[in-house]
Amino acid sequence: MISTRTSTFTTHGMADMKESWISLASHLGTLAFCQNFLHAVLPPHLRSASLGFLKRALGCYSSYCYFDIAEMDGDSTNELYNAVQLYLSSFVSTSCSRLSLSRPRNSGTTTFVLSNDCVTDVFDGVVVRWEHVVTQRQSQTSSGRPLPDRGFTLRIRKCDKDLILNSYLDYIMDKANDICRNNRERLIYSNSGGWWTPVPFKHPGTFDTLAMEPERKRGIMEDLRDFAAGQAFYQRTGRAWKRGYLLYGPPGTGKSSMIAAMANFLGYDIYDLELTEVLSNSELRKLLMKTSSKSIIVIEDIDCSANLSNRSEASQASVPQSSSDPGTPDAASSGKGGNNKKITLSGLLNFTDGLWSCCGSERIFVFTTNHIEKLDSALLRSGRMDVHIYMSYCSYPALKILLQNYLGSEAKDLGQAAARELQEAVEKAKMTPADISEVLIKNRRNKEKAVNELLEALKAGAERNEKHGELKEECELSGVEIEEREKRARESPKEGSDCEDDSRRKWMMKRRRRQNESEN
Ligand SMILES: Nc1ncnc2c1ncn2[C@@H]1O[C@H](COP(=O)(O)OP(=O)(O)OP(=O)(O)O)[C@@H](O)[C@H]1O
Ligand SMILES: [Mg+2]
Repeated sequence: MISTRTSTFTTHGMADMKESWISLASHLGTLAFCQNFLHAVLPPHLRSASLGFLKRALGCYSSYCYFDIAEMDGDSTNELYNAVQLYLSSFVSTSCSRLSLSRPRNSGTTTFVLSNDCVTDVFDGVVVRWEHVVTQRQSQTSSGRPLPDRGFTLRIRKCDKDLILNSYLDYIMDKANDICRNNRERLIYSNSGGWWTPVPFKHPGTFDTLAMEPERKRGIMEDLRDFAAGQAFYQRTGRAWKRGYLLYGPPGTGKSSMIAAMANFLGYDIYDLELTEVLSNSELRKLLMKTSSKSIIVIEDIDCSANLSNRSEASQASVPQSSSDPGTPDAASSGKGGNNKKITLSGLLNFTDGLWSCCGSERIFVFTTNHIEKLDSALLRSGRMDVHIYMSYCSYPALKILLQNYLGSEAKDLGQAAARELQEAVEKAKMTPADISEVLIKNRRNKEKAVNELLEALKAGAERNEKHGELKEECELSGVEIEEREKRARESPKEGSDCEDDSRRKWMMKRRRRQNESEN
């Protein structure tokens, strides 16, 4: 609740300070005189109304206006008061000499709160002044202890009133919400029986600890930052304020770790959508409507989390020919066709980028998969998932981050020769960050041992890959041989009748080769 308060001050600009002070003193004198006079001659019930009138009359001469924001609005707390307190606490610690300290529940940080003091702020080039006022209340609590009345007073120039009331207070509310979200515990929701159940999300993963090439990480962080600050952009371009990421790559390359880093970076909650728990498109839509903005909606292993058939196949299978166009997402999820009885790719696409995706704002969709080649092309077409991120086997720049995470050492600390060896081996080994992390965690108390074992594991991996490559080549060669033999067999039926089928023959050849290798 805001109530305007007229000023008892008169200022005529910096040019004529003296005149201002004289005018101020004269107004103060007039006010004091009138106050005393009214006090003496008026009955108590008329006093406050008359004083208010007097203040308003004097305020006409002032270039400032004042807004009181009390802590309590009747019996309930005033949200604006809390928001201002949070907002000011984000920068008063450096500019004020007297502050109250507090630590909100579920928060790991101490909050600085302005206490009976003033602070200035600048918004859009306009200077405003905040004052925190604490007065002793007359009424007493049940314990007999009087509660203080607390409030903020905002002083602005009258000419800035529109800007401040229209934008500055909204800006403060938004900032306070951001601070609140960052201070409080993050939540991860899982779905079951059509409901979301939240639990605290305590994953400590950040972009700093994520093993990935630093330039790629920077690009992703920039993209996320632009998204979070992009309300005006999305509004102007008529796009729904949401963004889709597809993370793909082998198991253990950091897809889930990336999601945790994203959530911690943006301060968003996570909705971990288990598609196998969703019975129908309409249940999916209801779940979506229950998600809050500033959140990440995750579908892990999209290729195997539900039997999402191709859009047209699904529609043909379950929508009667006479119903509306079965290929359209609306038809698929509207409930007119039988499609509503089960979850379909169509329903999912409608969920991520159809009209229903816009029932909230500022949301990120993340799909992960180990097999991008198995995904329906409808999911991959441009504009659907805005960003495709390949999570690769561990590269040398990524390895340096893992060394820092687990051993606390820079690669250069290991010596030039060891660093070079590691670099060569890791590029050939095709090991995942998860595998490398295991080796490092196991030996984290002994750096030398950790590095030696890692080198061994990487070299073994590189060797395996080399052999695998050779074997593959040989098998391909033998495929050619086999084709030739088959051709000969077709030409001479006797030889052909002795032949095993193609796959068995390939398998036998591989086995023979392995036997030879082990004998050698
Ligand atoms: N890029 C990475 N950076 C840091 N740690 C990683 C990375 N990749 C994997 N790890 C480590 O390996 C473990 C498994 O990684 P994560 O679950 O993120 O892999 P994933 O790609 O999601 O695997 P899956 O495809 O099986 O779901 C993590 O707990 C983490 O410790
Ligand atoms: Mg994962």
